[in-house]
Amino acid sequence: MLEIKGITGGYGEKNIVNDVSFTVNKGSILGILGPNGSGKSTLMKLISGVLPAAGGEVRIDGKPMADFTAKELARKMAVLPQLHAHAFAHTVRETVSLGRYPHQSGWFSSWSDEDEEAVVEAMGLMDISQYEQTQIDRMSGGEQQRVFVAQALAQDAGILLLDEPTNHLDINHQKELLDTIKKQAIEKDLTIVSIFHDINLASMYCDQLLLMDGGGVVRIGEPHEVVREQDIETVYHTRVSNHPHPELPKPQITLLPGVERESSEASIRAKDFRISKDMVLYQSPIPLKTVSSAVVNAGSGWFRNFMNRHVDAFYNINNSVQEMSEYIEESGLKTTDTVGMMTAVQTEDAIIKEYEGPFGSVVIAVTAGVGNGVDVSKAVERTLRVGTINTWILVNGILSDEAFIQAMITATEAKTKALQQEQVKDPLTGTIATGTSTDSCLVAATQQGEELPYAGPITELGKLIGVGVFECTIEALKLYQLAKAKSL
Ligand SMILES: Nc1ncnc2c1ncn2[C@@H]1O[C@H](COP(=O)(O)OP(=O)(O)OP(=O)(O)O)[C@@H](O)[C@H]1O
Repeated sequence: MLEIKGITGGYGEKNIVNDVSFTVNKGSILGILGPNGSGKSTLMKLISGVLPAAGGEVRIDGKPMADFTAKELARKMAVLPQLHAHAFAHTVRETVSLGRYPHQSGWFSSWSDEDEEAVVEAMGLMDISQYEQTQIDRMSGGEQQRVFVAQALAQDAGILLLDEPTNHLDINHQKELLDTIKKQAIEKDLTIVSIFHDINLASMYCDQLLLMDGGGVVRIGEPHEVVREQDIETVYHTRVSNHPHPELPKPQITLLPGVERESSEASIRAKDFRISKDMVLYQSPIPLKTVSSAVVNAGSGWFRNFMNRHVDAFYNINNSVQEMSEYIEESGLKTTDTVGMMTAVQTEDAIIKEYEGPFGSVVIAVTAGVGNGVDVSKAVERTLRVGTINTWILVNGILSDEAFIQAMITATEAKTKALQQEQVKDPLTGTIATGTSTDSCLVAATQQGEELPYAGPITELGKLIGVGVFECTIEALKLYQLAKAKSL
């Protein structure tokens, strides 16, 4: 365990680091973040004892650092410094072997099996065994970095101090190195303190983060307590947006550029939708921010093409994503830029209408097939039967995250009301259907024009979605009933 209590110090008379305290337990990683010159490396030097502290103390396993001899300390603590120019004349194996110096009684005279094993293991962990006889000045920056991390690992110390361990590494080697370090922390109960410039990597791999500015602590805690938009913006003087990691409960940030090419003004218009017997297609001149439950590119993203494709009622839904992706490409569109849905309804019966509001306008597009209407409150009783109402809401305006979600809720309520109005029944239960079993909804916005923070029925946007989806669904249902009657 490493305890830092009120550590203060710097170079000469000038204190760079002021009153920093934290504790890192065995098996865990603390990441130090902060802008250039905030004192991260100086803090590391104070912790390792390279710089004498002007105040405060460092305790290792409960004992003051001052009570350790230099060699005892080297067995307890391994340091990966920022610069390694001193070791450039050695081979990889020699450089890694230097990590064993604290375990020697005389220089290389007492090289033991344990030393050999530690060096071989460290080279293996850093994937550099094949270069063991290579002079390290002939290696790339990233390869050299892995050699020095191997040297620190070979030292077999309980505490690892790392100054930007991922410096020079490509993304795969960043991940490999941090995976290895994390694994070592867990399996060997290591205590690790590491400086990071990459906030997202630090958030993913560290148990605790320490955010520094001007030599002091701005915030310390778990990643969700430290990686906060406002603190990061204030400390780094840059605009960022915070978002969840797709797989882990570790917040991530995205930089927001200060300069952007002015994007051309664009407006979504109902007249620009193309309807054929094969599909409803809308191609936007600009990418639209989109949230949907489509077949291809469901979830959120930015897309230019929106396809609602007609398939026959017996379409095999098992490989639908791949088949639909191929169809999109065959249609001359890029899958990466297209949201794709399907319907067994005649796409020529799609209802597409434009609704004007005080903020701008909304285009609603609906295809409704209710041969297999479902009363959702009784869905538990049924087996799978496919039916589809596809509802698109395309907004000329800037939607917040809340507005995207509220727009979906408002649209769903309006759809359900339309089914009630038209007395559409669930054929299995005989009760009023609330939708079908595979309905899809899509909300997309230009993210230009007026800011629309909400889209519930109390808002101007919500009112248009409510009336628009209700009207379009009713018209689509009427056309569906007509088509059905004709085919009988
Ligand atoms: N050897 C030194 N002598 C005097 N001042 C120094 C020395 N090293 C660093 N400083 C000063 O201490 C301050 C903090 O530097 P430090 O290297 O600790 O920052 P850092 O947060 O690690 O920065 P970076 O992200 O750029 O690596 C800086 O203003 C720097 O000029």
